[in-house]
Amino acid sequence: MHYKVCGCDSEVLHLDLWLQGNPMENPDNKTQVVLLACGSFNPITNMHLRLFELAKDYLHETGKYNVIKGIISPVGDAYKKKSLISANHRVTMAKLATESSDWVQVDDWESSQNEWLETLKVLRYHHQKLASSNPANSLQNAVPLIKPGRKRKQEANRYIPVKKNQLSPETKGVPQLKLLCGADMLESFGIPNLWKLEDITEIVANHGLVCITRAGNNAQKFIYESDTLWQHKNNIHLVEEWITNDISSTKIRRALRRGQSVRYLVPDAVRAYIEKYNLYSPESEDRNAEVILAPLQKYARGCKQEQTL
Ligand SMILES: Nc1ncnc2c1ncn2[C@@H]1O[C@H](COP(=O)(O)OP(=O)(O)OP(=O)(O)O)[C@@H](O)[C@H]1O
Ligand SMILES: NC(=O)c1ccc[n+]([C@@H]2O[C@H](COP(=O)(O)O)[C@@H](O)[C@H]2O)c1
Ligand SMILES: [Zn+2]
Repeated sequence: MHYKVCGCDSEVLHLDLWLQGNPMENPDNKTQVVLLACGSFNPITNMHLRLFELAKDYLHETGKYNVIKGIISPVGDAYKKKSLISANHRVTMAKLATESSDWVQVDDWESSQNEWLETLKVLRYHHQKLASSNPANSLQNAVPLIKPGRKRKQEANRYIPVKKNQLSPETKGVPQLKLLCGADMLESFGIPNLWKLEDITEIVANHGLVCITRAGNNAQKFIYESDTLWQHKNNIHLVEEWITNDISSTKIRRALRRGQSVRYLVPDAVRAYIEKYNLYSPESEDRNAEVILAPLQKYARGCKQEQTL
């Protein structure tokens, strides 16, 4: 969306208009959505790319949403997951994989942090970035904003509280940022000491979730059994994958270790990159074998009482 000031002499910006998004670029006044997928991407597979296409089709078919962008955010090395190869390689592979997409991009902010970051913090960061690039909120080069009828000046670059529900009037012009995941990630919410209940609540209450079904998982039942998820079920979009395809990074790494072909399971450029640097081997599979996953380390340390999701 580009910043534009209306042509009237009084240099008054019609804020109401902007808060609804630019009608030139959002003619149906649908809710604009950005999808964020967090994960190891060790390595990125065709199925990771499919998640975005499936989610976009689903949201468009509701008639309410316009998906404008997808972001892949590979986790940093400090996550310490077993077999996790360096973020540099994982990010490069994800970039190669998305070269042919005109709407999905890779962001390396998360992976370039020294410490592991909660997914909520990654969502907050990207939400803040979207808010500050929104014309209604980033006004360095603009005339003062005066809302017609109210005559209240808006501050330049005002801070948009990320904690607030994205649907509140204050953030209405900013696209909604939804977390995109597979059903296994949703079900991981129930693993003790992995997620904080307040983080889960904020994710589903303020951002929203688009979850793709996955063999071996029952997302619907999981939502039913959780009071928190049930309460926010309107903000959780469950997408049924009918053309089932259980590609996983684990299976890709296994095939590679055994010298088997992964052609047509990962993009060709990713396959070539893996071969060039011989990225996956029995040794790489043993990386972090003795190390505890960062969130488990962080939350178990506090010996928190078990929480009910
Ligand atoms: N086949 C699939 N169906 C649905 N979701 C998937 C699929 N593969 C990956 N995802 C989702 O993609 C995101 C990133 O996942 P991740 O990087 O862990 O890939 P993975 O294939 O599950 O890897 P691994 O086998 O190493 O766990 C997660 O939300 C995960 O649920
Ligand atoms: N408490 C949390 O925010 C939390 C806990 C566990 C995993 N995660 C994230 O979920 C993703 C899981 O990826 P994997 O399925 O590859 O392990 C990663 O991006 C990781 O950072 C977040
Ligand atoms: Zn996984």
